[in-house]
Amino acid sequence: MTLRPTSLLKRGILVRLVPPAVRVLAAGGVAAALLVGGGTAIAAPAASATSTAYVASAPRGSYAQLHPLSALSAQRLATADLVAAAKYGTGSPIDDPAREQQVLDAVARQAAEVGADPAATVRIFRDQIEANKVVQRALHRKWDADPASAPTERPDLTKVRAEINRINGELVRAIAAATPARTSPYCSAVLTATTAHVRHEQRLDALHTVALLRASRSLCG
Ligand SMILES: O=C(O)C(=O)C[C@]1(C(=O)O)C=C[C@@H](O)C=C1
Repeated sequence: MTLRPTSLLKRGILVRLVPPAVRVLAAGGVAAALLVGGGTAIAAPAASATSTAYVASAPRGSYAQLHPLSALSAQRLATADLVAAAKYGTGSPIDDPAREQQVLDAVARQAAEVGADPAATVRIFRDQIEANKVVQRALHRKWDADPASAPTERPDLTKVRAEINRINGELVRAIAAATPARTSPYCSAVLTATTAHVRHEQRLDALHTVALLRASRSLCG
């Protein structure tokens, strides 16, 4: 069965969103669903509905605080395609623990500078990295299975990492600015809406939508 947003609305599953007064309806034990191409429904991050939950109004500004977190997570995931292409066929492993440690040390330092919680920031970035690897692994599998679909040019990994560093810095600042929304009990519901919106804005395919959900795991809390 193909689920469409309208049918989700009719079933009362999701989503009525009227910024700045965000209103989210979640019912029937399902907090939300995101649709990917082909109509597959994917459960949204940290869907926390008990059996029936009605969140009448999240604090003002929640959506505006959380949307950049979803948007920057998706931007960071777009770099995974480039990293995957940079490494493909070179023997360089997808997992690079030394680089991961550099990223985590840098964001912990930046978090302290801008007033974000360094431990929470590191948790968020561990998920960002795992999500990046989800995309890289899937692309390498695809290119192995269908060599004609493999990239013909190899991006410069140093340049791609410079772009990742830039996005990391922006994301740390966005995390600091989103502390009230991130720690609000409405966070999961609002994040579901921002994730769906970003999926639409950035026209994410199924792989990047799944990865965005993986990247979003620790954004609330
Ligand atoms: O920089 C790389 O080599 C990447 O693959 C990117 C990235 C990241 O998301 O920052 C992901 C996996 C690696 O283990 C290290 C870092």
